[in-house]
This record gives sequence, C-alpha cells and structure tokens, in this order.
Amino acid sequence: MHAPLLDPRIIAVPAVDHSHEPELRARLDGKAKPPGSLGRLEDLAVQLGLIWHPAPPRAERAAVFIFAGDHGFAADRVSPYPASVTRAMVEAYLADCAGVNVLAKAAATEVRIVDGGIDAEMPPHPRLIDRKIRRGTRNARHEPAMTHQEAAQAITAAAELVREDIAGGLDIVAIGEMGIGNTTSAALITHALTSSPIVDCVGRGAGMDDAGVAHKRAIVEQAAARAQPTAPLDVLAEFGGFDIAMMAGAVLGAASSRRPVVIDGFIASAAALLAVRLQPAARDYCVFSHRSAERGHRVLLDAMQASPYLDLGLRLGEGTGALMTVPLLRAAAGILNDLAALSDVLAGRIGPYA
Ligand SMILES: Cc1cc2ncn([C@H]3O[C@H](COP(=O)(O)O)[C@@H](O)[C@H]3O)c2cc1C
Ligand SMILES: O=C(O)c1cccnc1
Repeated sequence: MHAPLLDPRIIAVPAVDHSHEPELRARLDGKAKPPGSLGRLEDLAVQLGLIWHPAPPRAERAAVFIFAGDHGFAADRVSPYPASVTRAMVEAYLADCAGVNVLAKAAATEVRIVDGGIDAEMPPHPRLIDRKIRRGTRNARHEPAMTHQEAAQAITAAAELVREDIAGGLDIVAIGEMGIGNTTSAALITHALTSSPIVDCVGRGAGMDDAGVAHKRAIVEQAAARAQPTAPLDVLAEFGGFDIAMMAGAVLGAASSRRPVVIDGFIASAAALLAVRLQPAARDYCVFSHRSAERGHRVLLDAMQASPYLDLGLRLGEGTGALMTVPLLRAAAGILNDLAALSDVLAGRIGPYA
C-alpha cells in the first residue's frame, strides 16, 4: 500500500537466475577435490556465482555499514544500558577502538558509520556519515515510532549510500547496527511479520536478567496490543528503529545493484526480513553470517529459510558476525575462480613446480 513512497530504483531488484545452478555445481564438482568436499562453502560459491552471472564473482573490496539510531522506548528500561551508550559507542567506532573496528581489520573490510537517528547532536567528523532522520524514534509503546515518510526516507538514504559505494567498486556489503533498545524493536518486528508468539521473539538483548526479560516482554505486549500492522512499511513505521530501517535499505541497495549483502545477527535479520517482504527477490542476495544467541533469531532464520555459516555464541551486533563471514565469501569466490580442474591436474596440465 505504501510501497510507492519508495524510489523504484531500490525496489527494482533483478531476480537471480537459478537455471545456472546446475552448471555452477558441475564446475565445482570438476575441481581438484572430491565432489561436495568443501561442504557449505560450495553452496556459498554457487550463491555468489548466481549473483554475478555471467561474470566471475569478485570478493575483494568489502565494507561494513553500521547504522546507529536511538529508540523511544529505551526510556521504558527495555535494555540494561541507558540510551547514551549508543552515542558513546559511535564515538568509539570513530576512534577506531570498538569490536567492529578490530574485526573489520581482521577481515580486511572498510568501515562506514552512519548516524540514522542518534539522540544527540553529533559534532561533524570526517568519518561520520550524517543521515540523521530525527533524534531517536518516538516511543512505540504509545504511538508509531516514525511516520511512513520517515521510514521511506531512512530506507532510501541507506540504499543510496550503498548503491553509490558499489558504483565506486565495492564487491561485498555487510550490515550492522548500534542502538540501545533495538532488540525490543526487532522483537516487535519479528512478531508482526511472522505472527510468532511474543515469548519466542523477546530475548536478553545486551544482557537482561530473567526479571528484565519479563519486563521487556510486558512492554512488547503493550506495543503489540496498541497496533497490529502487517504490511512491511507499516510494521517498520509502528515499531521502527532508524537503524533497522536503514539496514533494510542497505539490503535493497545491495540487491538492486546485484551485490551480496552479509546479514549480521538478530537485529540485522529483522531488517532483512523487512527488505525481503518489500521485495522478495532481495532474498537471494542475502548471506546470513551467524546464529545469534538472541532468542528471536531462530524465528527470523526460519521465516527466511536461512542457515547461517557460523555458530560462535555471538550476541553483540555491531556487524561483528557479518565481518567474520567476509573471509568465507572471499574463500568461496576463490574456489569458483581459481581452484584447478581435476582433469587438468590428472593430465599434468598444471605448469611446472614452483
Ligand atoms: C557497550 C555496548 C556495545 C554494543 N554494541 C552492540 N550492542 C548491541 O546491544 C544493543 C541491543 O541490546 P538492547 O536491546 O538490550 O539494548 C544494540 O546496540 C546492539 O548493537 C551493544 C550494547 C552495549 C551495551
Ligand atoms: O544478534 C544480535 O544482533 C544482537 C543480540 C543481542 C544484542 N545485540 C545484538
């Protein structure tokens, strides 16, 4: 109903042509290894091959986009930490000393920090990308977190950023977030989009104890009783998060530019489900990094029939799991592009010993 608010260019996601899958599988089977012996890395290679077809997949330049935004119902103590931590962590990202920075270095990945709606006046910084929609969302327990215009503006701004970066030569997009209270927002979005019981969607977030989780669940129940949206843009506007809206936009931006997008944990997966509901063709561009320890993640993964690659008990967000998956994309592309054919190896057509 509200989809016309979105720029047609970001919704225009070319469908991946699955008819090329048998030829990609045959190529992998003909490599110098027993067929299937690289396991799920081969599935990832096929996914990248389909995304890039007919060109060989490229996986050199990667960037992680961290979208930051505050949430109105942080005032309802849905997180063990105050909203001011959002800004403090963004300052740590800019000072290059947070989890995302450390893991980005390990994964040879560039970092983009985007202010989508931090509840603070951020002084200009050369590496802070200012796309602030508003200083935090409204409290979704009492009223819609954002207007439809704000939701569409956030999606579009992020999609544009990602599309420009890809036009400049980016091969891999990874997404993450920072926003105190955003596991509550993601729980509401999960509940609204999948109709799963609230109890299955609410978890400990940044570390709530049992009493905290019960309180958080009560807040979610009140918001869910106030509004029962089902269309994706309505769900986003009601339960919001500029961080989540922008991650959904980043997924559409990557998919509409035919590039893979690595989805981080629970919150990023809620954004991915929004993007997929807005444009189902976007699903084939999503690579799900890891199984988060956050309770509701399983519901989202099931809804998208996704099986992530890593299972390390991560529950940080900040794009950290997505970053650890970037090397897997490089490995998968390498298998498809550079691994010799078994027939060449057996016939000695492999050049002299080094
Ligand atoms: C120091 C710190 C750094 C973080 N980095 C990511 N998150 C994670 O925790 C938040 C979600 O949990 P909740 O919904 O319970 O607030 C998000 O900002 C998420 O990125 C952090 C949280 C904290 C406290
Ligand atoms: O999986 C996540 O994204 C997550 C889980 C808990 C807290 N913050 C993020």
